[in-house]
Amino acid sequence: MNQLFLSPEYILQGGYHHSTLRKLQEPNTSIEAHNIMYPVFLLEDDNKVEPVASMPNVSRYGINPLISKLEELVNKGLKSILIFGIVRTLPKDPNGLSADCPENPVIKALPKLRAQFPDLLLACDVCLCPYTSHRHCGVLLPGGTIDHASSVRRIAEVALAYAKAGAQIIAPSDMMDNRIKAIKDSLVACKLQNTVSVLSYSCKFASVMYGPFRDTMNSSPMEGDRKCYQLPPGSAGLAARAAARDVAEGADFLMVKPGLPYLDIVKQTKDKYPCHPLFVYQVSGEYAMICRTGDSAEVEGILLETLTSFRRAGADCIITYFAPLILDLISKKK
Ligand SMILES: NCC(=O)CCC(=O)O
Ligand SMILES: [Zn+2]
Ligand SMILES: [Zn+2]
Repeated sequence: MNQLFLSPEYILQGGYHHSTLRKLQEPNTSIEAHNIMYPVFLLEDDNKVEPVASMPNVSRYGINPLISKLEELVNKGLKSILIFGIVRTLPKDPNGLSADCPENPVIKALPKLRAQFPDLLLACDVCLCPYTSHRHCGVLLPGGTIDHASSVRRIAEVALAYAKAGAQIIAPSDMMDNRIKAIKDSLVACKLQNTVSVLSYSCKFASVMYGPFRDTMNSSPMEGDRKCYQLPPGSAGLAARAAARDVAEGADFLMVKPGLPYLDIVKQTKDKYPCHPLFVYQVSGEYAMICRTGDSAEVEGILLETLTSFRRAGADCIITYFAPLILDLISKKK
Protein backbone atom coordinates (compact mmCIF):
# COMPACT_ATOMS: atom_id res chain seq x y z
CA MET A 1 0.00 0.00 0.00
CA ASN A 2 2.60 2.54 1.09
CA GLN A 3 5.13 1.17 -1.39
CA LEU A 4 5.14 4.31 -3.57
CA PHE A 5 5.98 6.60 -0.69
CA LEU A 6 8.69 4.37 0.72
CA SER A 7 10.41 3.81 -2.58
CA PRO A 8 13.71 5.75 -2.26
CA GLU A 9 13.64 7.32 -5.71
CA TYR A 10 10.40 9.10 -4.84
CA ILE A 11 11.75 10.65 -1.66
CA LEU A 12 12.68 14.11 -2.86
CA GLN A 13 12.73 16.01 0.41
CA GLY A 14 15.94 14.32 1.47
CA GLY A 15 17.63 16.40 -1.21
CA TYR A 16 16.64 19.92 -0.19
CA HIS A 17 16.21 20.10 3.57
CA HIS A 18 19.08 22.58 3.98
CA SER A 19 19.48 26.01 2.35
CA THR A 20 22.86 25.04 0.84
CA LEU A 21 21.30 21.94 -0.71
CA ARG A 22 18.46 24.04 -2.08
CA LYS A 23 21.01 26.26 -3.83
CA LEU A 24 22.52 23.18 -5.49
CA GLN A 25 19.07 22.24 -6.76
CA GLU A 26 18.77 25.60 -8.57
CA PRO A 27 21.72 25.62 -10.99
CA ASN A 28 22.27 28.71 -13.18
CA THR A 29 19.54 30.72 -11.51
CA SER A 30 21.59 33.02 -9.29
CA ILE A 31 21.12 36.76 -9.76
CA GLU A 32 24.35 38.71 -9.73
CA ALA A 33 25.06 42.24 -10.88
CA HIS A 34 26.34 41.08 -14.29
CA ASN A 35 22.97 39.38 -14.92
CA ILE A 36 21.23 42.78 -14.88
CA MET A 37 21.13 45.64 -17.43
CA TYR A 38 19.47 48.95 -16.52
CA PRO A 39 17.49 50.94 -19.14
CA VAL A 40 17.94 54.71 -18.83
CA PHE A 41 16.02 57.55 -20.49
CA LEU A 42 18.16 60.48 -21.58
CA LEU A 43 16.77 64.00 -22.11
CA GLU A 44 18.20 66.80 -24.25
CA ASP A 45 18.12 69.23 -21.34
CA ASP A 46 21.39 68.52 -19.48
CA ASN A 47 20.12 69.32 -15.99
CA LYS A 48 16.54 68.12 -16.03
CA VAL A 49 14.98 65.23 -14.07
CA GLU A 50 11.40 64.16 -14.82
CA PRO A 51 9.68 61.35 -12.94
CA VAL A 52 7.70 59.00 -15.19
CA ALA A 53 4.06 59.00 -14.04
CA SER A 54 3.26 55.43 -15.13
CA MET A 55 6.45 53.89 -13.70
CA PRO A 56 7.13 54.34 -9.97
CA ASN A 57 10.79 55.20 -9.19
CA VAL A 58 11.69 55.68 -12.86
CA SER A 59 12.76 59.08 -14.20
CA ARG A 60 14.05 60.63 -17.38
CA TYR A 61 17.39 62.38 -16.86
CA GLY A 62 19.58 64.97 -18.51
CA ILE A 63 23.24 63.96 -18.60
CA ASN A 64 24.26 65.73 -15.36
CA PRO A 65 21.69 64.18 -13.02
CA LEU A 66 22.11 60.89 -14.91
CA ILE A 67 25.80 60.87 -14.03
CA SER A 68 24.94 61.46 -10.34
CA LYS A 69 22.37 58.67 -10.41
CA LEU A 70 24.78 56.27 -12.10
CA GLU A 71 27.56 57.13 -9.63
CA GLU A 72 25.32 55.86 -6.86
CA LEU A 73 24.37 52.70 -8.79
CA VAL A 74 27.88 51.90 -10.05
CA ASN A 75 29.05 52.09 -6.42
CA LYS A 76 26.40 49.48 -5.65
CA GLY A 77 27.73 47.24 -8.42
CA LEU A 78 25.81 48.23 -11.57
CA LYS A 79 27.57 46.72 -14.60
CA SER A 80 25.62 47.80 -17.68
CA ILE A 81 23.03 50.25 -18.97
CA LEU A 82 20.83 50.48 -22.06
CA ILE A 83 20.40 54.07 -23.23
CA PHE A 84 17.25 55.53 -24.83
CA GLY A 85 17.36 59.09 -26.19
CA ILE A 86 14.35 61.40 -26.04
CA VAL A 87 14.13 64.56 -28.15
CA ARG A 88 11.68 67.43 -27.90
CA THR A 89 13.48 70.44 -29.33
CA LEU A 90 15.36 68.63 -32.12
CA PRO A 91 13.07 68.14 -35.12
CA LYS A 92 11.24 64.89 -35.88
CA ASP A 93 11.04 64.10 -39.59
CA PRO A 94 10.06 61.08 -41.76
CA ASN A 95 13.64 59.72 -41.78
CA GLY A 96 14.50 60.24 -38.11
CA LEU A 97 17.48 62.47 -38.87
CA SER A 98 17.78 63.60 -35.25
CA ALA A 99 18.69 60.05 -34.26
CA ASP A 100 22.31 60.55 -35.30
CA CYS A 101 22.86 64.28 -35.61
CA PRO A 102 25.73 65.74 -33.52
CA GLU A 103 23.24 67.36 -31.10
CA ASN A 104 21.51 64.06 -30.36
CA PRO A 105 21.55 63.55 -26.57
CA VAL A 106 22.88 59.98 -26.83
CA ILE A 107 25.73 60.98 -29.13
CA LYS A 108 26.66 63.85 -26.81
CA ALA A 109 26.41 61.72 -23.66
CA LEU A 110 28.42 58.67 -24.76
CA PRO A 111 31.92 60.21 -24.51
CA LYS A 112 31.06 61.70 -21.11
CA LEU A 113 29.73 58.40 -19.79
CA ARG A 114 32.77 56.50 -21.11
CA ALA A 115 35.09 58.97 -19.38
CA GLN A 116 33.14 59.03 -16.12
CA PHE A 117 32.47 55.27 -15.86
CA PRO A 118 35.31 53.39 -17.56
CA ASP A 119 34.06 49.98 -16.37
CA LEU A 120 30.36 50.45 -17.06
CA LEU A 121 29.16 48.62 -20.20
CA LEU A 122 27.24 51.06 -22.42
CA ALA A 123 24.54 49.66 -24.69
CA CYS A 124 22.45 51.89 -26.95
CA ASP A 125 18.98 51.10 -28.17
CA VAL A 126 18.85 51.85 -31.89
CA CYS A 127 15.50 52.64 -33.44
CA LEU A 128 13.95 55.41 -35.50
CA CYS A 129 10.64 55.69 -33.57
CA PRO A 130 11.87 58.25 -30.99
CA TYR A 131 12.93 60.49 -33.90
CA THR A 132 10.41 60.03 -36.74
CA SER A 133 7.44 62.35 -37.25
CA HIS A 134 5.16 59.32 -37.85
CA ARG A 135 6.76 57.51 -34.86
CA HIS A 136 7.20 54.22 -36.69
CA CYS A 137 10.43 52.28 -36.22
CA GLY A 138 11.46 52.50 -39.87
CA VAL A 139 11.15 54.77 -42.90
CA LEU A 140 7.75 54.59 -44.62
CA LEU A 141 6.71 54.38 -48.28
CA PRO A 142 4.02 56.86 -49.42
CA GLY A 143 1.21 54.34 -48.66
CA GLY A 144 2.42 53.96 -45.07
CA THR A 145 4.14 50.57 -45.36
CA ILE A 146 7.78 50.06 -44.40
CA ASP A 147 10.44 51.10 -46.92
CA HIS A 148 12.77 48.24 -46.11
CA ALA A 149 15.94 49.36 -47.89
CA SER A 150 15.82 52.92 -46.56
CA SER A 151 14.96 51.71 -43.06
CA VAL A 152 17.89 49.32 -42.86
CA ARG A 153 20.24 51.94 -44.30
CA ARG A 154 19.14 54.50 -41.68
CA ILE A 155 19.34 51.98 -38.82
CA ALA A 156 22.89 51.02 -39.82
CA GLU A 157 23.88 54.71 -40.07
CA VAL A 158 22.51 55.45 -36.61
CA ALA A 159 24.17 52.35 -35.17
CA LEU A 160 27.52 53.39 -36.60
CA ALA A 161 27.17 56.92 -35.22
CA TYR A 162 26.56 55.54 -31.72
CA ALA A 163 29.46 53.11 -32.08
CA LYS A 164 31.78 55.93 -33.12
CA ALA A 165 30.57 58.03 -30.18
CA GLY A 166 31.51 55.26 -27.72
CA ALA A 167 28.69 52.71 -27.50
CA GLN A 168 30.00 49.23 -26.71
CA ILE A 169 26.79 47.43 -27.59
CA ILE A 170 24.40 48.32 -30.38
CA ALA A 171 20.89 47.06 -29.67
CA PRO A 172 18.59 47.46 -32.68
CA SER A 173 14.94 47.26 -31.56
CA ASP A 174 13.36 48.25 -34.88
CA MET A 175 12.75 44.66 -36.08
CA MET A 176 13.53 45.36 -39.76
CA ASP A 177 14.68 42.23 -41.61
CA ASN A 178 18.43 42.04 -42.25
CA ARG A 179 19.49 45.00 -40.15
CA ILE A 180 21.95 42.89 -38.15
CA LYS A 181 24.05 42.18 -41.25
CA ALA A 182 23.86 45.83 -42.32
CA ILE A 183 25.06 46.97 -38.87
CA LYS A 184 27.83 44.36 -38.72
CA ASP A 185 28.99 45.31 -42.22
CA SER A 186 29.20 48.98 -41.30
CA LEU A 187 31.11 48.16 -38.08
CA VAL A 188 33.56 46.06 -40.10
CA ALA A 189 33.99 48.84 -42.65
CA CYS A 190 35.04 51.16 -39.82
CA LYS A 191 37.16 48.53 -38.04
CA LEU A 192 34.87 48.63 -34.99
CA GLN A 193 33.77 44.99 -35.16
CA ASN A 194 36.04 43.83 -32.34
CA THR A 195 35.10 46.51 -29.85
CA VAL A 196 31.39 46.95 -30.52
CA SER A 197 28.94 44.06 -30.25
CA VAL A 198 25.39 43.68 -31.49
CA LEU A 199 22.54 42.70 -29.20
CA SER A 200 19.60 41.93 -31.45
CA TYR A 201 16.07 42.41 -30.22
CA SER A 202 15.55 39.19 -32.16
CA CYS A 203 12.28 37.96 -30.63
CA LYS A 204 10.36 41.18 -29.98
CA PHE A 205 6.62 40.65 -29.90
CA ALA A 206 3.86 43.14 -30.78
CA SER A 207 2.87 43.30 -27.11
CA VAL A 208 0.36 45.49 -25.30
CA MET A 209 2.83 45.68 -22.41
CA TYR A 210 4.91 48.54 -23.83
CA GLY A 211 2.37 51.19 -22.79
CA PRO A 212 4.26 52.93 -19.96
CA PHE A 213 7.45 52.96 -22.09
CA ARG A 214 5.64 54.64 -24.99
CA ASP A 215 4.27 57.25 -22.58
CA THR A 216 7.80 57.80 -21.34
CA MET A 217 9.23 58.18 -24.83
CA ASN A 218 6.12 59.68 -26.45
CA SER A 219 6.65 57.11 -29.22
CA SER A 220 3.25 55.54 -29.98
CA PRO A 221 2.72 55.51 -33.78
CA MET A 222 0.62 58.43 -35.04
CA GLU A 223 -1.26 56.02 -37.33
CA GLY A 224 -1.44 52.24 -37.48
CA ASP A 225 0.51 49.82 -35.29
CA ARG A 226 3.70 47.77 -35.36
CA LYS A 227 2.17 44.40 -36.16
CA CYS A 228 3.86 44.18 -39.56
CA TYR A 229 7.34 44.25 -38.04
CA GLN A 230 6.98 43.06 -34.42
CA LEU A 231 6.12 39.37 -33.96
CA PRO A 232 2.55 38.06 -33.42
CA PRO A 233 2.29 37.05 -29.72
CA GLY A 234 1.18 33.51 -30.60
CA SER A 235 4.01 32.75 -33.00
CA ALA A 236 6.78 30.57 -31.62
CA GLY A 237 7.64 29.72 -35.22
CA LEU A 238 8.40 33.27 -36.34
CA ALA A 239 10.39 33.78 -33.12
CA ALA A 240 12.53 30.76 -34.01
CA ARG A 241 13.04 32.03 -37.57
CA ALA A 242 13.88 35.54 -36.36
CA ALA A 243 16.52 34.20 -33.97
CA ALA A 244 17.95 31.97 -36.73
CA ARG A 245 18.13 34.92 -39.14
CA ASP A 246 19.92 37.12 -36.58
CA VAL A 247 22.40 34.39 -35.62
CA ALA A 248 23.16 33.83 -39.32
CA GLU A 249 23.71 37.58 -39.77
CA GLY A 250 26.21 37.74 -36.92
CA ALA A 251 24.29 38.88 -33.83
CA ASP A 252 26.47 38.51 -30.73
CA PHE A 253 23.53 38.32 -28.33
CA LEU A 254 19.84 37.53 -28.71
CA MET A 255 16.83 38.89 -26.85
CA VAL A 256 13.29 37.91 -25.97
CA LYS A 257 10.88 40.75 -25.19
CA PRO A 258 8.59 40.96 -23.19
CA GLY A 259 9.77 38.46 -20.59
CA LEU A 260 7.28 36.74 -18.34
CA PRO A 261 4.56 35.88 -20.90
CA TYR A 262 7.27 34.52 -23.25
CA LEU A 263 9.23 32.09 -21.06
CA ASP A 264 8.64 29.32 -23.62
CA ILE A 265 10.38 31.50 -26.22
CA VAL A 266 13.26 32.10 -23.79
CA LYS A 267 13.69 28.35 -23.38
CA GLN A 268 13.28 27.60 -27.08
CA THR A 269 15.85 30.25 -28.01
CA LYS A 270 18.39 29.18 -25.38
CA ASP A 271 18.01 25.49 -26.26
CA LYS A 272 18.64 26.26 -29.92
CA TYR A 273 21.48 28.77 -29.39
CA PRO A 274 23.25 27.82 -26.14
CA CYS A 275 26.42 29.62 -27.28
CA HIS A 276 24.74 33.01 -27.67
CA PRO A 277 24.16 34.88 -24.40
CA LEU A 278 20.44 35.49 -24.13
CA PHE A 279 18.86 38.70 -22.85
CA VAL A 280 15.29 39.03 -21.61
CA TYR A 281 13.60 42.43 -21.47
CA GLN A 282 11.27 42.72 -18.49
CA VAL A 283 9.27 45.53 -20.12
CA SER A 284 7.55 48.59 -18.71
CA GLY A 285 4.12 46.92 -18.45
CA GLU A 286 5.61 44.02 -16.49
CA TYR A 287 7.36 46.53 -14.25
CA ALA A 288 4.16 48.50 -13.63
CA MET A 289 2.21 45.31 -12.88
CA ILE A 290 4.72 44.06 -10.32
CA CYS A 291 4.91 47.50 -8.69
CA ARG A 292 1.16 47.37 -8.14
CA THR A 293 1.12 43.98 -6.46
CA GLY A 294 1.42 45.07 -2.86
CA ASP A 295 3.81 46.25 -0.16
CA SER A 296 7.56 46.32 -0.66
CA ALA A 297 8.08 42.81 0.76
CA GLU A 298 5.57 41.38 -1.71
CA VAL A 299 7.08 43.31 -4.62
CA GLU A 300 10.56 42.05 -3.70
CA GLY A 301 9.33 38.46 -3.41
CA ILE A 302 7.53 38.54 -6.74
CA LEU A 303 10.48 40.24 -8.39
CA LEU A 304 13.00 37.65 -7.17
CA GLU A 305 10.79 34.73 -8.16
CA THR A 306 10.26 36.27 -11.59
CA LEU A 307 13.99 36.85 -12.11
CA THR A 308 14.64 33.25 -11.06
CA SER A 309 12.14 32.06 -13.66
CA PHE A 310 13.91 34.06 -16.40
CA ARG A 311 17.23 32.48 -15.42
CA ARG A 312 15.71 28.98 -15.16
CA ALA A 313 14.23 29.34 -18.66
CA GLY A 314 17.67 30.24 -20.02
CA ALA A 315 18.20 34.00 -19.69
CA ASP A 316 21.76 35.15 -19.06
CA CYS A 317 20.96 38.84 -18.58
CA ILE A 318 17.73 40.59 -17.66
CA ILE A 319 17.07 44.15 -18.82
CA THR A 320 14.95 45.64 -16.07
CA TYR A 321 13.78 48.93 -14.56
CA PHE A 322 14.10 47.15 -11.21
CA ALA A 323 17.92 47.20 -11.46
CA PRO A 324 18.41 49.68 -8.55
CA LEU A 325 16.20 47.58 -6.25
CA ILE A 326 17.89 44.35 -7.38
CA LEU A 327 21.34 45.78 -6.53
CA ASP A 328 20.04 46.56 -3.04
CA LEU A 329 18.63 43.06 -2.68
CA ILE A 330 21.94 41.52 -3.82
CA SER A 331 23.89 43.52 -1.24
CA LYS A 332 21.36 42.72 1.52
CA LYS A 333 21.88 39.00 0.81
CA LYS A 334 25.68 39.23 1.18
N1 LIG B 1 12.63 49.31 -27.73
C1 LIG B 1 12.47 49.29 -26.35
C2 LIG B 1 11.10 49.11 -25.90
O1 LIG B 1 10.20 49.05 -26.72
C3 LIG B 1 10.90 48.95 -24.43
C4 LIG B 1 9.54 48.51 -24.08
C5 LIG B 1 9.15 48.60 -22.63
O2 LIG B 1 9.94 48.70 -21.68
O3 LIG B 1 7.94 48.54 -22.43
ZN1 LIG C 1 10.99 51.61 -32.40
ZN1 LIG D 1 10.80 49.49 -28.92
